[in-house]
Amino acid sequence: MTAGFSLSAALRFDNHEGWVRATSHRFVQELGSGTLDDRVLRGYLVQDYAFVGTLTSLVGLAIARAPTMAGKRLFAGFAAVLTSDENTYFERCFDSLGVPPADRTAPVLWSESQQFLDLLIAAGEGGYADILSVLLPAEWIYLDWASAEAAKAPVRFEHAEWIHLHAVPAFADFVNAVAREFDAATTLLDDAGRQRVADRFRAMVELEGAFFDATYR
Ligand SMILES: Cc1ncc(CN)c(N)n1
Repeated sequence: MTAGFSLSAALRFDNHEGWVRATSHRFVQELGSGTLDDRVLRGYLVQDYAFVGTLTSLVGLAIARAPTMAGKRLFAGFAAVLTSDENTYFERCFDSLGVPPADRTAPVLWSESQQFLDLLIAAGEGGYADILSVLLPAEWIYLDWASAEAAKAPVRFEHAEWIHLHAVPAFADFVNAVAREFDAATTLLDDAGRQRVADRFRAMVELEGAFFDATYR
C-alpha cells in the first residue's frame, strides 16, 4: 500500500488502472456526447436500478453503524437523494424507454450485477469501515467521470440528468466526507482489516469497469 497518503488516497492511487478504465469508459463518454445507444442505456438502467436498490439498503446499514451523529446525518442525506431524485430519474427513464414492470422490479441480472450485489451484501455483514470500502469507490468513480463529462450538457434528460446528479457540488462534498469517514474508521483496523477493506475497494473498482463493458454485450 502507498505510504504517506491517507488510506483513501492510497487506494485510489493503487487502483489507478482500473479507475481510469471506469472513469474514461466509452459508456460515460457517449453519455456525455449524447450518442449513447438506447439499447445500451436501457440495459444499464435496468441493471443499475437493482444495484441502487441494494446500495440504498447498504446506506441504511451505514446509518446504523456510523459511530457519530455527523456520520449518520451524512448517510441519511444520501439515502434521501437515492430514494427521491435518483429514484425518480430511473422511473422517468423507464417510462421514456418503455421498460416493462418486470424489468424494473425483478430483472434477470447480469453476472457483473450479481457480483456487485454480492460485494455490497458481504460488505454490509462487516463493520462501518467495510461498508465504506465499497460505498466510497462506487460514489467517487461516479463523481470523477460525471465531473469530466459535466461541461458537455447533452440534450436528452436521460443523459444529462445522470451526469448532473453525480457532478453537483453537493455530491462532491458528500464523496469527500465519505473519504474522511473511511480514513477515520480504517485507523481503528488491524493489518488484516486494512487488507480486507483494500481488497473490497479493489474489487469494486474492477467491477465498475466490467459493468460498463457489459452494457455493450
Ligand atoms: C454501478 C454503480 N456504481 C455507482 C453508482 C453511483 N451511485 C451507480 N449508480 N451504479
